[in-house]
Parts: sequence; C-alpha cells; structure tokens
Amino acid sequence: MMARYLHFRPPLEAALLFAIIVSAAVRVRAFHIPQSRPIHKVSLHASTTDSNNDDDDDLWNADISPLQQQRQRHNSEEQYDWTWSILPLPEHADNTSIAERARCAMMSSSTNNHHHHSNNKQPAALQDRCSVNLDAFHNGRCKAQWLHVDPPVLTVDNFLTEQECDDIRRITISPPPAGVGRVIKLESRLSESNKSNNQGTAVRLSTTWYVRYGAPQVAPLLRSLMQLLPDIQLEQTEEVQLVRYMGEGQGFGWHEDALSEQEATMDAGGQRIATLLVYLDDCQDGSGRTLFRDLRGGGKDGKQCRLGVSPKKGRALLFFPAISTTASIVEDDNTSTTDDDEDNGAFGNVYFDHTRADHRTTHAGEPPTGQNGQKHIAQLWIHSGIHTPVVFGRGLNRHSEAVL
Ligand SMILES: O=C(O)CCC(=O)C(=O)O
Ligand SMILES: [Fe+2]
Repeated sequence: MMARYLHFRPPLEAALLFAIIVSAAVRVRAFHIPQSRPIHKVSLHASTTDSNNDDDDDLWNADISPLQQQRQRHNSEEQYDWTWSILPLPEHADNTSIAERARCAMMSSSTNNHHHHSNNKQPAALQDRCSVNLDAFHNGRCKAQWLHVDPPVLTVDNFLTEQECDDIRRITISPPPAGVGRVIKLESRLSESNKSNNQGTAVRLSTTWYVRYGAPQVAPLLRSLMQLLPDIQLEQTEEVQLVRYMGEGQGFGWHEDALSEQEATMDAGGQRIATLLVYLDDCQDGSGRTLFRDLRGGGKDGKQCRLGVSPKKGRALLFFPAISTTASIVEDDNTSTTDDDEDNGAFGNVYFDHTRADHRTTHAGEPPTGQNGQKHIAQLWIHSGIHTPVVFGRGLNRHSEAVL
C-alpha cells in the first residue's frame, strides 16, 4: 500500500531510505502538525478511527471511507444551493474603481456600519487584514470579484495567464521540466483532528509538490501576489505548494487554514493571515469547487451563506483564515455553527501576533468529476511574521532566490 502511494522505484535502497526520512521530516514540518495532534493514515479503502464527531452535516468527516463519503456528499449537496453570491455593487458607483465600489457596498452593509473609515480607500472588512490592491487586477485582462464582504472572499480571473498556469502545472509531470530544480512531492492521505474549530477529522486525499522560491515557473505567481497584496513581504510567504486531486476519490474535507498556536511556531512565522490559491485548470462540469459553508451575513436575512467557487484556469481565490484582534468583531450568535466551541463564536482563541482564527472561513476542496478528472491548484499562504522555509531543509530554499 505504501509503495503504491509513494511510487517507490527500484533499485536504490539508499534512496528509498532517504526518501522515507525526508518525507517523514517534511510531513512533520510542512503540515506544522504538533506531536499532540493525532494523525491517522487513511487509504481509499480504509476507515478513519476518529469518531468524536457528531456533525452529520459533514459527511467528509464521518467515520466511513473517503470514497463512500465522496458519493454521499455529492448526493447531499444537490440539496444545497451552492451559488455564487456576487456582491451587488452600487450602480451609481459604476465609474469608480472596484475597490471604491466595494467600499461603498460595505459601508451600506449592516454588518459593517460600526466601521467609520469613510475617508479610507481600503474597504472596511479588509481593514484589519492585509491590504489588497484590487485596482491592479481589475482591468482589460483581469476581473476582480468580491464574493463575500465579511469575511472577505475575493476572486481574480486571469490572475495568471494560460501559459503561466501550464508552466506551473508541468512541475507535476515526471520528470520535472528543466530549471525547476528540486521539488518535493508528498502523497497526502492524512486524516487529522482539526482542533482549531472542533471539527473532528479533516480528510485529505491529494498530492502536493513543494516548489522552491527560485523556480522560474512560480515567478509570475509570486510577482502577481506581491502586486495584489502590496504591504506584505515575500518573506511572509510559504513556498508555493501545488496540489493535484486525481479523480472523484480525491478532495479535501472541511478545514481551516489557520494554524493552532502550537503549529505556528516562531519559525513558521506566526499565523496564516491570507490564503491565495490559483486554479490551474478548468474542471469538468463546474466540479472541483472550493466550498465555504459558514460565511455569514452575505445572504438575505443574515442567513448562513454557502459559497462555491468554481475552478477556472488562471482564477485566483483570496480569503483570510485569521484576523487581527484589533478588528471590531461582529458576532452573530443566532447563526453560530460552532455551538460546541464556546470560546469566541466565529473566532478562535486569541493566539499570538494579535491574530485570531476566523472559523467562518472553514472550507473544503471538492473533488473533480468526470473520467480522468483532475484538479490542480497552486497555493500560497501568507504569514503574520517572517516564515522560515524548512521543507527543503533549513537554508536550502530561500526567499531571496525568487525571481521577481
Ligand atoms: O482544493 C481546494 O479547492 C481547496 C484546497 C485547500 O483548502 C487547502 O489546500 O488548504
Ligand atoms: Fe484550505
């Protein structure tokens, strides 16, 4: 079973041993999984052993095989209305920039009328996150869309060109293209308890490639990121991670990207304050969406808002797994989905670096459907502090090698 997943090939026993050691080391460091967090290996046919989960809304977390979960989830999802909820921007603001229009919309949104930053160009809901330069990505080529106000969820179409997507995607092909250098590949079949939101077990079946900052293939992505989030430094980012889901059996269950306090050691650079992912292909029939189920206040009646973002080649998705604690926090007790989590309603414990996990950003990666269905994404996580790259070994992968 191991051999099947890790694609071990003869003849080098030494290489095999090395791969095991590196892969074990990487797994511990890359996923920032503390010793105390139970990890269970699952395969397509094995069951997870965690059963401390009574949330039957969440089939990904049930104690059944992922494949079975997959089928059930698809059936149950037909009943939900996973629509794009595009924020209606005020008509009269047509001629102004998208950032200004979004700001207008947010000023009139009831959840945000406690913010009085009317002279500030930055939309209120973004005030305590990192600043986003939407204007740079709403022009002839790109199209920025504000899908949810608070917590902010945004997409930018054509964030990368088709060519740039193909170049990155090619890293996953064996042998990797020239110039990419060393790439670390990890088969992910982890089921880990997600303590930060009490959601029990998050099942993930996918393959991840860690890409060096210096690989020319990721240069356009890093460059675009720096343009989109002008106030962050490259040193705050983790290395680009490419994720591939193969077929209907692979996906990523409900989880948060925010790290727990133990996970975010100082070396890791504190909390993850932003997630940027770029879809590298179009999935069949709108499958392979990134789903959010706990956004609030986005729909009418302040009802819980479910949002499904469809993969589209070159489209970026941006959201904020943690928020600065200097932010004014609006609690909506009626729609709390974290009833058994008495700490702070929508938010997690105060962690460190003045950030708190924003449970409302809980999300899942839907599997691709169709014959030979594949979904590829490039992920970037931005930390509150300086992130020390460790995946390739300390000092073997440096931010300064990025071709910007
Ligand atoms: O596959 C997706 O759409 C989401 C992936 C994700 O959430 C993650 O890797 O943390
Ligand atoms: Fe995620």
